[in-house]
Order: sequence, then C-alpha cells, then structure tokens
Amino acid sequence: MAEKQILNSLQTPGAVFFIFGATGDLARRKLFPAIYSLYREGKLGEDFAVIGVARRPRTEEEFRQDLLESIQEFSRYKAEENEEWSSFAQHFEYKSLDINNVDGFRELLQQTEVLEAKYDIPGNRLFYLALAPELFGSVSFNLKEGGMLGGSGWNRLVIEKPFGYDLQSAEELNKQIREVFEEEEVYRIDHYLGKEMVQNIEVIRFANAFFEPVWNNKHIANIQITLGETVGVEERGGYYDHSGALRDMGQNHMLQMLTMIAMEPPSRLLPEDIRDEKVKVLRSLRPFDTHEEVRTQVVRGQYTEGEYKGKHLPGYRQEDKVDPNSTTETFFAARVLVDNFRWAGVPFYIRTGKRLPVKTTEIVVEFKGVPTNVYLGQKHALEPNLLVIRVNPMEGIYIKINAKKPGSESEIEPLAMDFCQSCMVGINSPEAYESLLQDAVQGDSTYFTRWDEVATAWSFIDKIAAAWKESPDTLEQYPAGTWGPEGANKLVEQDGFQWWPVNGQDEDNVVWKLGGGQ
Ligand SMILES: NC(=O)C1=CN([C@@H]2O[C@H](COP(=O)(O)OP(=O)(O)OC[C@H]3O[C@@H](n4cnc5c(N)ncnc54)[C@H](OP(=O)(O)O)[C@@H]3O)[C@@H](O)[C@H]2O)C=CC1
Ligand SMILES: O=C1O[C@H](COP(=O)(O)O)[C@@H](O)[C@H](O)[C@H]1O
Repeated sequence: MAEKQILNSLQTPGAVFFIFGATGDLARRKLFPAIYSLYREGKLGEDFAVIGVARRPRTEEEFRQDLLESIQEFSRYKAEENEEWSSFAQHFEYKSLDINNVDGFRELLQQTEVLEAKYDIPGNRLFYLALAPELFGSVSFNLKEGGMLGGSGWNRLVIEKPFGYDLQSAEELNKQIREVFEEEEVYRIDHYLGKEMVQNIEVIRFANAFFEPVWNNKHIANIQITLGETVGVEERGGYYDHSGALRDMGQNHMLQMLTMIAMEPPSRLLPEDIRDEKVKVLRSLRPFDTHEEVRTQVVRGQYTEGEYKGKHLPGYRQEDKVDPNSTTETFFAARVLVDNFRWAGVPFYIRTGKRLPVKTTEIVVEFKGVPTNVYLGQKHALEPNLLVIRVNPMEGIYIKINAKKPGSESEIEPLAMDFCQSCMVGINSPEAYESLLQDAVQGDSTYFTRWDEVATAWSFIDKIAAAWKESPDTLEQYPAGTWGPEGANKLVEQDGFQWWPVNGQDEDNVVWKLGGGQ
C-alpha cells in the first residue's frame, strides 16, 4: 500500500498528449522514447492518450509500428511485441491533418473526446509542437478555432526551439502564440535545461556551504563552457545552413548554462524566482556594441574536410542540402562578460561546434591561485583548482586539487576528487525529454524558458550576427575532427588562460580521466 502511494505521488495527472509532427525526426528519436520511459517507470498511469498528428496518411497499425521501431532504436528501455507493449501502444492514435486546415482540428476534437472518455482523462491537453516554427502560429490559431481549447482541464503548449531567427521574428512568433495562450500555458523547450547535470548546477551551488563563499570574482579566474559534437549536420543541412552554431546552440543551450552558473541564489525555489534570476544574468551580459568588439571577442569557424581516426570526413560545404558556397558557422567561441558585482572581470568563455574530436558538454570553473606559493622549489608550477561539471554524455563533477604525491618527500601533483554520476546510473540517464515532458504535465515550468529570457538572449545574439553579416571575412576554417579554428585559442590566451582539456566520448571510445581528451 505504501509503495503504491509513493508510485502515485510520482505519477503525472491524466492528459492527452498531441504530438504535432508525429512522423518527424524529433518525435521518433526523442518524444516517443521519452513517453515510453515515463510509462515504464510508472510515471504515466493508464489515464493518458497520445494522438500523433502530421499530414501523411498512416493507419493506426502503421503508426504503432513506427512507434515500436522508434522505441526499439532509441529508447533506453527495450520493447518487444508482447502484452505489455500492446497495453502501452493502444494509448496511441494517429490523425492525418494539415495544420492550416481548421476542419481537421474539429475532427481531432471528436477523436480527443472519445479518448478522454475511454481512459477517464480529466480534460487536460498538452500540445507538443515538433514542427517548423513557421507553423506555430497556425497551430495555435486553429487549436482555438477548432474548439480544442474548450476542455474541462488545462491546456499547455510545448514549443520546440528555435524560437525565432532573431529578436524580431521571435517577437512576431510570440505575439501569434500569445493571442491564444497565456504565458503560463507556454512551455518553451530548451532540452539542455532537462539534463540532469544542468539541473544539478543549482543543487551543487545552493545546497553546499563551501561553494557559495568562493563563487565570485574574488576567487574565480574564469569559467569555460564547452559543447562539442562529433557529428556533422547529418540530415538537417537545410535547417542548419540557415541557422548556424550561434543560433542553433548559442542563443539557447550555451546561454542557459551560463545563466545557471552565474545567477544569484533565488530567495525561494519557485519557477518564477529562478527564472527572474536567470533573466537578471542575461540582462547583465555586456553587449557587443561594435563590430570591432565582435571581431576580437567572438570567433567563428566552419569545418572543412578532415581525417579522423583513419576515417575521411566531408567538409561542411559538401554536406547534403548545404549551399556549396555557404558562410554559415559550424563553430563559435566567445568571451562573454557579466557586468554585475559578483562577476565583474571574470571572463566566461563559451565554445561549441560540430565535427570536433569528442562529444562532450563540460563546464570548467577555474579558481584563482593561492595568495602566495610556498612550494616554489617544485618541479612544476602549482596548477589552479578546477571544478568541472560534466553535463553530457558522461555526468558527474570533479574537483581538481593539488596534493602531495604519495611516496615523495614533498612533490605536489594534481588529483581529482571525482563524483561520477554516469558510473552509477549509466550515461545520460534519464533523458532530458523525459524529465521535461513530466514537468510540463505536472505544470512545473522551472526548466522551460520564459519569454523575457528568450527575448533578452536574442538581443545579445543579434549584435554578433549583425556584425558577422557585414564582415564575412571573419569566418575561419578548421579541419573536421579538430578543436575548431585557431582564433578560439587566441581568445582565451589573450587573457593569459588556456582551454582546459575536456573529457568526452568519441565515436568508439569513452575518455574518462583527469585532464584527458584533448
Ligand atoms: N530533430 C531534432 O533533433 C531536433 C528538432 N528540433 C526542432 O523540432 C522541430 C521538428 O523537427 P524535426 O522533427 O527534426 O523535423 P522533421 O522535418 O523531421 O518533421 C517535421 C514534422 O512536421 C510535420 N508537418 C510539416 N508540415 C506540416 C503541416 N502543414 N501539417 C501537419 N504536419 C506537418 C511533418 O509530417 P508530414 O510531412 O507527414 O506532414 C513531420 O512530422 C523543428 O522546429 C526543429 O527545429 C529541436 C531540437 C532537436
Ligand atoms: O538543439 C540541438 O542540440 C543538439 C545537441 O544536443 P545533445 O543533447 O546531443 O548535446 C544539436 O546536435 C542540434 O544541432 C541542436 O539543434
């Protein structure tokens, strides 16, 4: 009985999930597997239904077959065609409709009401838009026109990134959505905020007495955020060539991680308090007001052909659906300053790119040295203390400290006090989309981006994009499989620092050691 009560308290309220874009890549790779995991873990009860929506025709059987294949390929729980699978899959139905056709939404309403009655669902409806952003306005409008928002429970709209192309387009998009939904009903996804270790930043900082006193410019020399990918643009060349690394990763994931590191402790752990603090950080970012500032503080690169572990990798301009003369950046690095009392003078170096040597997301906090070095006779200079937060794919933290080398008289060597979360619960587990879907159904918007966060981030990013547009010569090149253009090193070296080696995972190898990887 007690066990059942615990299970129930973890369960989400009954709801119908509408996956708009149900035949697309995101639904197949992330959303269906996430729903399956929630079900397998007892976080979804039996009072749920999923209606997949897209234009192409699909019978119920075909759709459920697609579902099975998606889960077999991408889920961390394995599925087989058995009784348990059938009882899960029967909650899924499909509706073929064109977003622009309101009549389709009226039919969808009938289908919804039948499912709500069948599974005793209290009228809660979660609309997940796994669609191109150009369609967000039409969906919102037709959901209202088609009577889909008149249920007896709540309505929530979950929106995928990119939220606009720049501030202006984001504002237009937001206006369209807000004509139908209240801000509290809108859940803007940044899947990095769903990652275990990004959420853990808050806990590491605010639940441990020894970090807060040193979490400032008196003790921290610089902070480095690296988000490296080994993949190229894969099948998303059409989208990516229009977007580039700055918009695809910078405006959202990179700045979100920066806000989690830099924000002040909120007075209460309520979604709005946390989001207020994050917005304050974004507002404190020193804007790049001149093209010269962009030229010296931001570096961009594009990968060319390369060789990696004996494998030939094509250049970006040879990728499918990419303009052969493209000047889109596949890498960027920036030196960002946060102009407030806590962070004045501490550079935040951020870098991200495709076709780098390892898949990794790591945050390195480099501390200032001790006031005076009494170990001057040492073979090596004292290394700075580091706090390393490993976000992805391996999860954990380690602190690099200096200690006496065992057996030596007084030789000092750096060692890692290591907490490896992925060693305990497996790599990247649970998936970000699982926790974000669960939060959205439970009405917890903490790890979704509020409109003012999105808008402020765009204002910052737009200035960089505008400068690049006027000076195409700033694009550097880097061979696929390397750590980006040389300019990225200079960015850090101009302050007397270096990029710390990051750990990560390449195609066939997990690198997991102090200072390993690069
Ligand atoms: N894929 C990923 O890893 C990520 C994707 N995203 C974002 O998620 C969104 C979806 O991406 P992704 O799944 O890759 O895109 P896809 O192109 O793979 O899928 C698009 C989906 O939209 C449907 N669709 C398109 N036009 C209409 C229409 N007029 N009416 C109804 N359905 C329509 C398509 O189905 P049909 O053709 O049958 O109509 C398809 O199911 C995008 O905004 C993307 O930027 C964000 C992060 C990661
Ligand atoms: O949002 C995006 O993120 C992925 C990287 O996500 P990760 O969780 O695998 O690190 C990136 O490949 C994609 O281009 C971008 O749109």
